[in-house]
Amino acid sequence: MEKVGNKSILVICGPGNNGGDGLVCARHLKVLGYKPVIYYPVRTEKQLYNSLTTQCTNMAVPFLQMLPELSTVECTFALIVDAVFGFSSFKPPVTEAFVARIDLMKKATVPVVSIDLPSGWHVDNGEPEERSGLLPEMLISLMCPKRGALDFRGIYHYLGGRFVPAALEEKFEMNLPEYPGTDCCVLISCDCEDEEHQKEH
Ligand SMILES: NC(=O)C1=CN([C@@H]2O[C@H](COP(=O)(O)OP(=O)(O)OC[C@H]3O[C@@H](n4cnc5c(N)ncnc54)[C@H](OP(=O)(O)O)[C@@H]3O)[C@@H](O)[C@H]2O)[C@@H](O)CC1
Repeated sequence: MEKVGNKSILVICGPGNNGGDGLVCARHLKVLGYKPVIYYPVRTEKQLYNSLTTQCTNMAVPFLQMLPELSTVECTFALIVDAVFGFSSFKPPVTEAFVARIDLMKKATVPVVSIDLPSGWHVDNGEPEERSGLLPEMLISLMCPKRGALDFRGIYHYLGGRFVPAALEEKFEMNLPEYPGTDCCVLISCDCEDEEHQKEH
């Protein structure tokens, strides 16, 4: 995150709960002093999403009306948060209306952080066939890593959501890692040779 500097962070939200997580992420980024900008074109008329949207608006987080061009993304944003699709009710392949968003994230040289699962991946089978999927630099799995996340080939893999009851963890043999101290996330793998860099993250 130290590389973000004064640049903005593009948060691309999908129509379901993964998109809702993106709105929460944008709000937290703003609280932490970053400059999130949200693209959330397909909205679900449910109270929860309306409230999340209102919270962002009240905190002066801007919403884009159009998906920015690749060239704009490259010079304006330091990071993209992929909150288009996660796991539960997403069924690949991605329909036409969402292809441009995922293509933009695939083409951008700006690093991508995916929430829960890279958008377009299958919860169990992972990246689409022929390794043609979105390849984020960072993946933040929620609750527990999904089987599909085994295809993750980025650098940082975090687990977030320190809220799983012990009985549930035991029942499903989740074998979750220890969270350090009072942290709500834990780094579960880092394909980074620089030890100092690993410690910083
Ligand atoms: N459950 C939990 O315990 C927790 C869940 N959490 C979060 O929720 C996420 C899962 O949310 P989710 O179930 O809403 O699914 P998500 O990926 O947002 O997509 C649904 C939307 O996609 C649409 N859609 C479907 N297929 C499509 C296609 N091929 N092409 C295009 N569209 C398609 C579908 O449309 P529909 O089928 O309803 O018409 C619907 O609008 C999970 O990953 C995590 O981030 C966490 O907060 C922690 C606890």
